[in-house]
Amino acid sequence: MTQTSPHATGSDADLITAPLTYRADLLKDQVVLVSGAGSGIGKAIAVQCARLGARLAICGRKADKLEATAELIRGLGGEVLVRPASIRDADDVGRLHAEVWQRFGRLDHLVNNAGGQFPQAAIDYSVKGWNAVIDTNLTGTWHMMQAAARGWRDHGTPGSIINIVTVIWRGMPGVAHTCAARAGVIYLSKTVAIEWAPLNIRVNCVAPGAIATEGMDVYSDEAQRDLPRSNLMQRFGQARDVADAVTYLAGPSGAFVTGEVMVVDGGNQVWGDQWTIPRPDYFGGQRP
Ligand SMILES: CCCCCCC/C=C/C(=O)SCCNC(=O)CCNC(=O)[C@H](O)C(C)(C)COP(=O)(O)OP(=O)(O)OC[C@H]1O[C@@H](n2cnc3c(N)ncnc32)[C@H](O)[C@@H]1OP(=O)(O)O
Ligand SMILES: NC(=O)C1=CN([C@@H]2O[C@H](COP(=O)(O)OP(=O)(O)OC[C@H]3O[C@@H](n4cnc5c(N)ncnc54)[C@H](OP(=O)(O)O)[C@@H]3O)[C@@H](O)[C@H]2O)C=CC1
Repeated sequence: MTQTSPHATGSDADLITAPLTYRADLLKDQVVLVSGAGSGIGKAIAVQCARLGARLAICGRKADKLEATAELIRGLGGEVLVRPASIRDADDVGRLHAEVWQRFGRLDHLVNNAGGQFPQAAIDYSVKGWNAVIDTNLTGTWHMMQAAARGWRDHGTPGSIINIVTVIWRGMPGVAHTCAARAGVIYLSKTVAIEWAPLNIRVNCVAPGAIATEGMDVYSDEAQRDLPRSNLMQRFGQARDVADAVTYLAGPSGAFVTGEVMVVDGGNQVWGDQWTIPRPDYFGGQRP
């Protein structure tokens, strides 16, 4: 967490001590792999799973961020495998999953949280910029999904995949690349939920709206001012709201849920502006 970010999601102390929505042994002894667990939503998911009794494997590109999350988990008496890796590297993702099985002998849930994008008018995207977003959010997520499914198939054990996407249904001007990638993930998830049902693998998505994390720092001051007004609650959601949705899908409550997208957006699906770049005069210009 960048301690200076106005959007850093709670303090580390909050992550550890905030009251739990679920009973404390809900995920006891289960193994959860969380990507992008060094910050924001992924960190909140990993710490919450550890508080619920799970053993964690965490990945992300930057080792120092992962170590900070791991310290929190160890401080809770939890067990954690820290493995720096880019989800864009299919071979490294394969090695990561092999290490998880070697260390724990099982994997129960994969949470594909790693991702991101930058705000820019689509007409101005460079090839490299487009590829960076698609390779991370769509292809990287797929590498992780396929490696997890192969592990469960080869070991003959059940599993669940939870992909973090976003609220794409009305489009989101300024981040068309991520809308394309997340739409891909959602329909990939629905399709393999069918193909992998015989393997006893559930596949679901969680779609957050505007959530207060340091990831928000890539947006302009105006966008950061307006995004929390883009929903019926008129505020940012918290990373723990997303962690609770993930836990619902991972726990017994999710046993009969697959091929689904759980939206956690304060009602942005039905109302609110979604501009992440200045709104053109055509649409009334920048909001005051
Ligand atoms: C309305 C309710 C819903 C609101 C939701 C709001 C939308 C969602 C918000 C979030 O998800 S916030 C949390 C996620 N975190 C981030 O987005 C963090 C920042 N993003 C990233 O780190 C991206 O993952 C990344 C940019 C894809 C990183 O990939 P990579 O490390 O490969 O990127 P770079 O090497 O930095 O850049 C590659 C390439 O991309 C172009 N580019 C990057 N940043 C910009 C930018 N700000 N503007 C224009 N273009 C950019 C550029 O071509 C880069 O290449 P170079 O020019 O640097 O050679
Ligand atoms: N905050 C919000 O409002 C919303 C967020 N989301 C999504 O939720 C997820 C978490 O976002 P949030 O916590 O807010 O933002 P953060 O930027 O804090 O988290 C993104 C994480 O992904 C990791 N990551 C990025 N690229 C890679 C990669 N190639 N391989 C492995 N890890 C990677 C980053 O770690 P590192 O740099 O160390 O690799 C970082 O920890 C993202 O997918 C985001 O797009 C969706 C909707 C709204």
